[in-house]
Amino acid sequence: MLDIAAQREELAALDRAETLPARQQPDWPDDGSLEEARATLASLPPLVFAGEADALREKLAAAARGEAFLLQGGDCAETFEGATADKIKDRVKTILQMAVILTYGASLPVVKMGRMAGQFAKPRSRDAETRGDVTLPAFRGEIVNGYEFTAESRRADPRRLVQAYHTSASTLNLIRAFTEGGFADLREVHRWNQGFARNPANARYEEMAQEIDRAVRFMAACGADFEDLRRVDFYVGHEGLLFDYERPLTRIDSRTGQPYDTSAHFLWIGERTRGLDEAHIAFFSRLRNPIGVKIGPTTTPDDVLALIDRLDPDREPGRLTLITRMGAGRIREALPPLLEAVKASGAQPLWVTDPMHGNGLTTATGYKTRRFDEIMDEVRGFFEAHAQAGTIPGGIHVELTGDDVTECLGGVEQIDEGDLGTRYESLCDPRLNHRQSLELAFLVAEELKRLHRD
Ligand SMILES: O=C[C@H](O)[C@H](O)COP(=O)(O)O
Ligand SMILES: C=C(OP(=O)(O)O)C(=O)O
Ligand SMILES: [Mn+2]
Repeated sequence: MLDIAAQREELAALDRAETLPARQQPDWPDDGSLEEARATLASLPPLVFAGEADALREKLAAAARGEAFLLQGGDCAETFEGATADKIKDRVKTILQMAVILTYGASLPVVKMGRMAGQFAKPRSRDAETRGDVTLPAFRGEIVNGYEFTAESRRADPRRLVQAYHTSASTLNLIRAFTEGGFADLREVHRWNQGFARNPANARYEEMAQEIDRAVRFMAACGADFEDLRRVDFYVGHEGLLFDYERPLTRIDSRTGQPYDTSAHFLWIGERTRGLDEAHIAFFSRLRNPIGVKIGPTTTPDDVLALIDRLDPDREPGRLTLITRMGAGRIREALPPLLEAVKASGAQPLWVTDPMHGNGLTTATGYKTRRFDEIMDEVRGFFEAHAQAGTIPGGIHVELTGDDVTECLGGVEQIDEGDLGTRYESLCDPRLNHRQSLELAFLVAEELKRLHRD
């Protein structure tokens, strides 16, 4: 337990970290509204309990040892309007369905985590957006400004920080109700998957669905307690980007005297904000939550070793997750040297693949999209690189929704460029739709099956 003076010093260190150069922060108005929003956030209850973050750290440690597998999924950018019962339910349902498929493939527990209940802030490639002859500030996520292309909507409004908190609170409340109240019943989730696999278009996945069915019947015959399998642990995480949201929600844990960011169980630092001498690394390195960092294709072995030293100096199991997002065309060359260097250093972070962010493309008609086959190719490259290095492929991080959107190309529905306009709803990056997400899960399960057979 840290004593009171040490606790004060921890909080002061976080305040100092915030003052270091920080990328991707909004241009808030200078009228006192930011201070007001921060004070409001600081007075509101935490969204998660520090003990839950500790439990997650232990599960991530198991995944890093190859004894579990992490599934992280959800919107690129959550929206306030999208926090409806149906949309939250369908996203949770999609993640639960994927988790059952992956659990079977890996024969391991799957740690379930939504990019949900806080995934509102977006780093952007450009600070401004031009349409015709009008240039306005870029959309930075609904926690900062509005998507509508008007000067009024694009102005950063600190009151949105508080709205993001309340939207996260109601989202998390429903997630907890669903996952603890019986919605996650294994037999029910399995029935949803059977419905998917019975569709003739999905025949490729029928065999594995039948194998899972036999496994569930086998469990039943052995007297498995399905009542016990009606609830699951479900965690939430988001990119830790805005200090004006994360700092007021960082609290001293009454059990240990240590600081936890109570906006989520897990926070990750984005590819654009992981500068070693900058604010994000300094801030998040001081938190007790399990932390992630995105690693892009230009990352050198020295960069990764330095990130490990900063974010996990004590080499604590489960503390650090490295989320690689290399691009399908780069991963087979870019990842192995990093795996070798980290292995040689003796560190054992959790390695997770994000096969989305290195595979973006923009169509001639202006849609940001990704090809399903390239996404899957990056996943395969991730498994291959780990097999080659003798390290552990510990999880997958995807942008998805439970809705039937048309944002990513391909999959069994064979969404093509002409279809993108049918239902393109993302305010930032393209997400796998419900069917593409399940398809991905079946294909990743095949990789996991191969890995655990060999
Ligand atoms: O989600 C990730 C980033 O915010 C996103 O890929 C950036 O997109 P942009 O290049 O359109 O700014
Ligand atoms: C911004 C994101 O990713 P990255 O930092 O990898 O670009 C994201 O996960 O939405
Ligand atoms: Mn994204």
